[in-house]
Amino acid sequence: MTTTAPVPVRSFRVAVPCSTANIGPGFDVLGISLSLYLVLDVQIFSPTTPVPDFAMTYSGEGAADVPLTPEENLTTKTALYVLSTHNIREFPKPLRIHVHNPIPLGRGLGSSGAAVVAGVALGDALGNLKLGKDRMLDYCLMIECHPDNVAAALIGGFVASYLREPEPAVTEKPNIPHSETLEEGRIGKELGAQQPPVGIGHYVRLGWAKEIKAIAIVPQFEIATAKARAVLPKSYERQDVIFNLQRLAVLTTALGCSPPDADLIYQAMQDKVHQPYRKHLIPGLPEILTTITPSKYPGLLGICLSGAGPTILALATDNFVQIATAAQEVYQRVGGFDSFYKVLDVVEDGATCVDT
Ligand SMILES: Nc1ncnc2c1ncn2[C@@H]1O[C@H](COP(=O)(O)OP(=O)(O)OP(=O)(O)O)[C@@H](O)[C@H]1O
Ligand SMILES: N[C@@H](CCO)C(=O)O
Repeated sequence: MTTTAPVPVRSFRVAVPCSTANIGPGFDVLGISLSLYLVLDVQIFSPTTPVPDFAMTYSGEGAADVPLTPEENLTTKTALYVLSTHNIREFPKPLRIHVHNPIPLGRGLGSSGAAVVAGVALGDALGNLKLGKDRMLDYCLMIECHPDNVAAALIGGFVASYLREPEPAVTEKPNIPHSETLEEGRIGKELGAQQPPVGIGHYVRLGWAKEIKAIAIVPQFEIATAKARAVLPKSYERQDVIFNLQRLAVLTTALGCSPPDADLIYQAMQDKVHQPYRKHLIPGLPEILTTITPSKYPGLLGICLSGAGPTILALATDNFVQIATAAQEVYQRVGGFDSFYKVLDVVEDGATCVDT
């Protein structure tokens, strides 16, 4: 006897790229979307279809650990939050979601940012809200309070972003992110059903030279972003701030110039705001950052910690395998860590939601 699969009344796919943040000096400012996608396949059935009201399946990175109940899973609880701010208290029923996630968790490739962006896109699609990307960014920022990963994942490309300083009346409300970002976003009961203020996050897309690829060298250990933020100081020396600002300004244009200038970019990707404080969390980081240089590896443009780490991001036009292997060798020798690497493209398209 053959059984036919139930036919959904509506089906769509949400795809969100992974992202790398900071790019050296641009702590909490710069993000780049890369060619590795979190994908949600969503099916809504007619209420009379004999299938469970809610079913969620998951494959890929984190499959053993990621919760699959709507109120616990980062993506679905984000979607429920978005819907609740529009007086929609539950998902349409029956609903089936399959998640495929190739983005390693807790490694500095924006897995949580992608999950949050996917949740906002899911809520937007399920509620037919038509929020638009600028408003979706506000929702993302209520949950992941630093804008670099979510702005890149949502908008796509090489993105600079900032959080607007809110009016005092808004600052007094709990959970509204501003430039001194909250340590953690809040979803569910704490955020309640309050809509985000309009225009929390602002961004601009920067030029990107097409020949530059991103090599992500991913060691087999995780660092929670919250832990990597907790080691940062509350205030900085003026000379360190100036050091970063000078490089950040140059870097935003240098990465868009073709052919790229390796000397300029390598120096412009130096940082004194976050990497020095994170090095004791990541054995091998100082050696990787100082010994893998454009003079030894022609084609290398710059090298830094990807996001909060421990992934290393190398930007390069050539010699991808040699650069990746050199970083892997240091991770193995100094920290005893296995690692893998991916050569990724910078992708122009951010999050998408298409009917299937
Ligand atoms: N697809 C997903 N579905 C559900 N939860 C996820 C998903 N991806 C990430 N998470 C949650 O986010 C956590 C990782 O977030 P964290 O901010 O620590 O690292 P990251 O986003 O990978 O790194 P970074 O912010 O430095 O780029 C995971 O432990 C998990 O709880
Ligand atoms: N800018 C953030 C990115 C985390 O992905 C940090 O470095 O903490």
